[in-house]
Amino acid sequence: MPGFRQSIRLCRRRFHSTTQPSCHIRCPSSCNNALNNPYEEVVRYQRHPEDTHRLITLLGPSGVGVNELRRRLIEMNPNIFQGAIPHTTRSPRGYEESGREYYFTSREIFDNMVYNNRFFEFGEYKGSLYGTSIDAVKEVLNSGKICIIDIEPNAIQAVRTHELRAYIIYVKPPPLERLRETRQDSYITTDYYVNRPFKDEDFQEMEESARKIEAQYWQFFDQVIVNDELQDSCVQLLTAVQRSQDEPQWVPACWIRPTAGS
Ligand SMILES: Nc1ncnc2c1ncn2[C@@H]1O[C@H](COP(=O)(O)OP(=O)(O)OP(=O)(O)O)[C@@H](O)[C@H]1O
Repeated sequence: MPGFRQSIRLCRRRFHSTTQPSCHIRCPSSCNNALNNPYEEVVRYQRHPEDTHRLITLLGPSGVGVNELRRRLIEMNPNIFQGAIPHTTRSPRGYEESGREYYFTSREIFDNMVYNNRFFEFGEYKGSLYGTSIDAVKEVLNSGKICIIDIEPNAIQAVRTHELRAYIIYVKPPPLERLRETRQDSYITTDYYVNRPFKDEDFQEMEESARKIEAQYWQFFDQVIVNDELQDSCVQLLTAVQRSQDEPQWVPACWIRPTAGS
C-alpha cells in the first residue's frame, strides 16, 4: 500500500517539522500512564493457544526501514501475517476497493471515530484524513492472523492494552559507517522527492531521532533490532515475532485480569 505509507509518512513528517498539529495520537485511559510512571508492575505472561495473537508493533526513526521490514514479513507468509487496513476520507482510485487497500469513509464517519477514540493515530495529508483504527487491528487478530503495524512512538501507550497486548519492536539504525555501506542503493522518500538516494544528513537525522526515541521510550521495547544487513534483520524479526507468541514474556500486571483474592 504505497499510497497509504507515503501519505501517513508525509503527514507524520509535517507534524515533526512544524508545530501544526496535523497528526494525532490516541491517549487511552486504560492502565495508568506508564510514561509518567518510571515503575510498572510486571508479570510473566504465556499466551494460551486459544488467545488471539499479540499485536506486533514496529517503530523507529523515519527512514530506518520499519516499513520495509513490515512489508517483507507479511510477504514471507501472508496467510499468517497481515497489516491493518487503514481508513481514509480520500476517494477510491479506479482499482481500489473499500476493505482491501483502505476503508473509504466519509469525513463525518471519520470524525465520529476520532471523537470515539477509535484510532491509534491519524493525520491529514493533502486535504484527506488517514488513520489506523483499533477495529481494523482487531479484525486481523480475530481472524487468527498475526497483525503487524508500525506506529509513531507517541502511540505506544495506545497499543499497550490488555486487549492487544502489543509486543513492541524497536528498529534501530546501525552506526553511521554501516548506514553508508548498506544504504548505497536504497532510496528515501521525503517531503520533496518521492524517492532519492540517502545523503549523510539523512543518516545524521536518523541517528538524532533514534537518540531521542531511545531516551524517552527504551523501557517499552520488548525487542531491539539493529537494521544493518536487511536479510539478518528479517530473520531477527521473524524469530522475535515467533517468540512473542509462543514464549513467556514480561507484561504489565494490569493486562492480566486480577483473579478473586489476588
Ligand atoms: N537494512 C537495509 N539495508 C538497505 N536498505 C534498507 C534497509 N532497510 C531499509 N532499507 C531501505 O531504506 C529505505 C527506507 O526504508 P523504509 O521505507 O522502510 O523506511 P521507514 O522506516 O518506514 O521510514 P518512514 O517512516 O519515513 O517511511 C527503503 O528504500 C528501504 O528499502
